[in-house]
Amino acid sequence: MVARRRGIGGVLVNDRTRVQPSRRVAYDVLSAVRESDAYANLLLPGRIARAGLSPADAALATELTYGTLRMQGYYDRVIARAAGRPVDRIDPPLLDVLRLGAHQLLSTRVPSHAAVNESVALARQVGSRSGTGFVNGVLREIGRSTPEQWRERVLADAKNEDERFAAITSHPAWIVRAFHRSLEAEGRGEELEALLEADNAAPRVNLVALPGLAEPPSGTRPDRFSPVGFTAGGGDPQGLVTEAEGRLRVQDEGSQLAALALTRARPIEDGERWLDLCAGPGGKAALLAAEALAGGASLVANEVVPARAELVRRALAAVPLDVPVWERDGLEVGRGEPESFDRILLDAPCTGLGALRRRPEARWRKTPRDVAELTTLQARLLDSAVEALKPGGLLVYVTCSPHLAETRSVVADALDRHRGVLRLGESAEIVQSVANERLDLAGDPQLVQLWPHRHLTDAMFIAVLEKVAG
Ligand SMILES: C[S@@+](CC[C@H](N)C(=O)[O-])C[C@H]1O[C@@H](n2cnc3c(N)ncnc32)[C@H](O)[C@@H]1O
Repeated sequence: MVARRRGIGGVLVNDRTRVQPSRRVAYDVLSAVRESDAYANLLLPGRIARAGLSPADAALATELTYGTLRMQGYYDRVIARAAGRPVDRIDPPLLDVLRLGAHQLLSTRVPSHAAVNESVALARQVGSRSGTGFVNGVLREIGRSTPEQWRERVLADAKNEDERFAAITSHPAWIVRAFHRSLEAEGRGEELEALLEADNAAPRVNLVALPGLAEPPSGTRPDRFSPVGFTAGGGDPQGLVTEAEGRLRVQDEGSQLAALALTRARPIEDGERWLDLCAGPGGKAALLAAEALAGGASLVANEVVPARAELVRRALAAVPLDVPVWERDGLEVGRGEPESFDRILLDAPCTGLGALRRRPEARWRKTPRDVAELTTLQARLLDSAVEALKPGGLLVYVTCSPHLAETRSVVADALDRHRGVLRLGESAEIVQSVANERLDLAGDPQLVQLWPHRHLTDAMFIAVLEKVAG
């Protein structure tokens, strides 16, 4: 018998249509990501607050959303087999319900009957009546086999090693190939599986204490590598950030090392002029500003997108240094300000493939075409930065992507174009000298590639370049 309860306004509602609020929140985010290219990390906190979820339910909604988005490629393979049809022939809202259900059945301890019943109720809310039978049938079929049996079946469909990794760790095959090439370039191809698995683990929240302006609060844990970084331990990171009015900020340890590679590569001479060419939203600019203030240098931050330039201004408000924020096209800055800066950070727009841990949906959005477009922009921004750099000045080129086309190739081509003008510094030695502890870096010592599985950072690429003195 179907239970009935009093709903809004005392109307009797059928309990079979009730969906636990954390599942509904997760579904709503999945559907917004699919329909309107929303970002889960931006959308989820607001949805959780609006639904008034308890901390436990909020944690469940977060796990369901992120877990489903990360493993979507794998779940789609399972769903296609269980449904006997390709996923692109399944009504998209029902496919989201199935993905959420598959996640609960295959990767959580939610009892099977609860996963199926909740999914059927959700299908009733969001899909057609006939859809509920379909969802029920597919999820029951998935529940009939163990997660290990599904893994075996999915693996059996893969044609080669990279495809096996792509299927099991739920990455697009082109990204797996790109990561594999990048690791092989360091002689570490065997680390591929560890890297892909690291992408599927929730990243820790890392913070920075802007040097000279704040110290990590007591009870927090210093970072292993960044001298200015820490984790909150058991505390609430967001609370710390709010209380410190921006002098403590959330920032990946790799980003901190990249910024410090510029500011600490050599002693600062009084009156140096620095430029952050692509500064939005301003995380590295805030750290550069604190370092400039301490060392007697000045800083200009540039960001072409006005809304992001505004975020840079907000980030910089924590530092008592007057930092002009330009809204210029970085491609024009070289011509407009030739030989004007002693140090330049080019944290270039990139695919972000190095931060897939944080942006669970990003792996399904990026395409090889993005790489081609971005590398052209990266090369042109690098040329502009070289022009804006004083002879003898330092330029640090950074990407949050380990794709060789965005990293080594961009740098190698720039060295070719600026032969006799630009040279590569000892990037690894510089980053090691900045770090608290020796990093396990591999490959060319003039280039640095950080990795989530090896360093617990985003996969940041850092190249320190120098413009030959006149
Ligand atoms: C990787 S993000 C920089 C992140 C930043 N350094 C931080 O730590 O917060 C790259 C930025 O470059 C900006 N950008 C893209 N094209 C640009 C251009 N032609 N000139 C200046 N900025 C650009 C993007 O809007 C984006 O904010």
